[in-house]
Amino acid sequence: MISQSNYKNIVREALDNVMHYLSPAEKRQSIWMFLLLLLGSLLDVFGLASLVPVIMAASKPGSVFENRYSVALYHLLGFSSEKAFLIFLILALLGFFLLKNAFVTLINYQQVRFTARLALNIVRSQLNKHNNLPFWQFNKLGSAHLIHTTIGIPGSFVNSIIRQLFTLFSEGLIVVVIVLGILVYQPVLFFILALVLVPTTLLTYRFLQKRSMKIGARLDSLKPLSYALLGDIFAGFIELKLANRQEQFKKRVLENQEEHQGLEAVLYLFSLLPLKVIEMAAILAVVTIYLYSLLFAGSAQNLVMIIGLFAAAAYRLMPSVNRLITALVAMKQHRFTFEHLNNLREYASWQLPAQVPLRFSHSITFENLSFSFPESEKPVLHNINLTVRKGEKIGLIGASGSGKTTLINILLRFYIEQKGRVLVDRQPLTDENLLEWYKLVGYVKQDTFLMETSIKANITLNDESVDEDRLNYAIDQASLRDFIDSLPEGINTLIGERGSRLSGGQRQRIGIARAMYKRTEVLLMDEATSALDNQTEREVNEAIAKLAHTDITIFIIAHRITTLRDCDRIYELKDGKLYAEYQYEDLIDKSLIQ
Ligand SMILES: Nc1ncnc2c1ncn2[C@@H]1O[C@H](COP(=O)(O)OP(=O)(O)OP(=O)(O)O)[C@@H](O)[C@H]1O
Repeated sequence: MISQSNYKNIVREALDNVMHYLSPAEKRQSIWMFLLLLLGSLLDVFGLASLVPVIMAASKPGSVFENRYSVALYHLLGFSSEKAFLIFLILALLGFFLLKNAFVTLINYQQVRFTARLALNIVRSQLNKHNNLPFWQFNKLGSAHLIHTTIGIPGSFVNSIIRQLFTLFSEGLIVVVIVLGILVYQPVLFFILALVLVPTTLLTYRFLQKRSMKIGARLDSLKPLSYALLGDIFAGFIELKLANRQEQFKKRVLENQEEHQGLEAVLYLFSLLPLKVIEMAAILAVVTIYLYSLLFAGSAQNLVMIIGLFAAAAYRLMPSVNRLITALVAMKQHRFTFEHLNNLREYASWQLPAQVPLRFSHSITFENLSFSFPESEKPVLHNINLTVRKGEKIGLIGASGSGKTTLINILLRFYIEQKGRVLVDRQPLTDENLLEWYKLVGYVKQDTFLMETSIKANITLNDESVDEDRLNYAIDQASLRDFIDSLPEGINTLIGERGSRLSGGQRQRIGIARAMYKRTEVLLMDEATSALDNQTEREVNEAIAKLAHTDITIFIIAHRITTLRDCDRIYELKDGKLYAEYQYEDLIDKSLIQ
C-alpha cells in the first residue's frame, strides 16, 4: 500500500543520495537555488492570478471603479482617466511577465548548470571508484557493467532523480499555493477538489509506482546485457563469422531489445496515464455535481457557479498534479540508481598512503608465498620461494592453469598474497611503495592494450611532452625501427581499433616499446608466441634477444622454447608450486616444451 511514508522515502532517499555528492559550498548553493525556485513558482502563480482581473477590468468599462482595490490603486497612482489606468495596468502586466520570465529563465539556467556540475561530480566519483577497485573485483564486474555504471547510471540519476526533485518542489509549491488560495476563498470548492483529486492521485501513483520500479530494475539489468552482447558481436566479428554464429548472436541481441523496447513502451504509456486519469476524475466530478444540483437541489445557481470554479481550478491544477505524479513515478522507476551509486562506495574516496622510496639494486624475492582466490579454497600458488638478482632473465613454464599469470599478477600487486611476501631489495612490497614499484615495472600482456590512435601515442601512452630520445631508444629496443620506417606516416600512423591494422608480432613489440619508453627496470612478459606464426615469433624473439643484453630484469611466461633462449634460469610451475629449475639446454634435451 502506498503510504505517506513510502512517498517520503523516495524523496528522502533521493535527497540523501544527492547530498553525498555535494561539497559544503554546493550544499549552501543548493539551498539558495531551492529558495529561488520557490520564488519562481510563486511568481508563476501570481502572474496567472493577476491576468484574470486585469483582463476583466479591460473588457468592462467602469469596472475599475467597482472594486475597492483598483479604485485605491487608481487614486494612489494619480490617474485621471480609466483608459490611461487600463493601459498602465496592461503594460505593467506585460512588464511583470517579461521580468518574471527572465528571472525564471535565470533560475533555470542556474539549475541546469548546477545539475551538470553534479552529474560531473557523480561521474568523477564513479570513475574513482572503478579505478580503485581491487583487480579481482574489477574483473568480476566486467566492462559492460562498468561502462553502464560509470556513465549510464549518473545520467539516469541526474535526469530521473535530480531533475524530478526540482519538478517536485516547484510544482508542489504551485499546487500548495493554489489549493491554499481556494481554501481561503472557497472552502466548499476546496473540499470537492480534495475529494476528487487526492484519492485519484494516490490511486494512480499506487498503481504506477510498483510497476514502474519493477520495470526500471528490469531495464537496468537488460542494458549492460545488451552492451555485453554487442561487445561480443563486434569484438568477435571474425570468429563469429567463421563459425557462422552471427545470426545466433543477432537473435540474442534482438530478444534483448524486444523486451527492452516493450518495457520502454509500457513506461511511455504510464507517463501518459496520470493526466488522463485526473481529467476523467475531474469531468466525473463536474457531472456528479451538476446532476446533483439538477435532481436534488432547489436552486442550481450556486452549484453551477461552483462547477465553473471547480473546472477552472482543476484545469490549472491538473498539469501540476500530473507532473507531480510523473516525477514521483520516474523517481521510483530509477530507484535502482541509488543501489549502483552506493555499491562499493568506499573505493570512491580511497587513496594510497603517502609513498616511501623503493630502490631496486639487488634482488626480488618471493618468500613463502601462497595465494588463493577469495571464492575458492584451493591455493593457486603454494609456498613459493624464489630470489631473482637484478638483471637476470627468468623463464616461467608450466601447464595451463599452473599459476604463472597469477604469480605475475602478485608481482604487479593486482593480487595480494595471503601468506608470505614479495621483497624488493629486502623491502616488502606494500601500498606504501606501490607507486614507486609501478615506476619500475613494465608488463607486456598476451593481448597488448592498444588504443585507436597513432603508434607514437600508443608507445608513450599519450604522453603530453614526449621524450624523443627515449622514444627512439624504445623503438630500437623493441625492433620496431624497420617497420615504422616502412610506413608513409611513420610513427604517426594510426593503428585502428585494438591495433587491427597491425600483425600480432607488431602489437607485442609496441607493448615492449611502451615498457622501454617508461624506463622499465623489471619487465614482465606473458608471451603469446603459441598464438603467433613463425615470422612474428621471430620478430618478437628478436626484440627479447635485444633486451637480454640490457640490465633489465625480465620474467617471461613462455609457451615456446625458443622464447627462452636468453633466460638465465627457467622455472616450471606445477599445481601452484615451483616444481623444477632448468637451463635452456635442459629443456631442449628433455623437449619439455616445444
Ligand atoms: N579471477 C580468478 N578467480 C578464480 N580463479 C582464477 C582466477 N584467475 C585464475 N584462476 C584460476 O587460477 C589458476 C591459475 O591460473 P593462471 O592464469 O595463473 O594460470 P596460468 O599458468 O597462467 O595458465 P595459462 O598458461 O593458461 O595462462 C587456474 O586454475 C585458474 O582457473
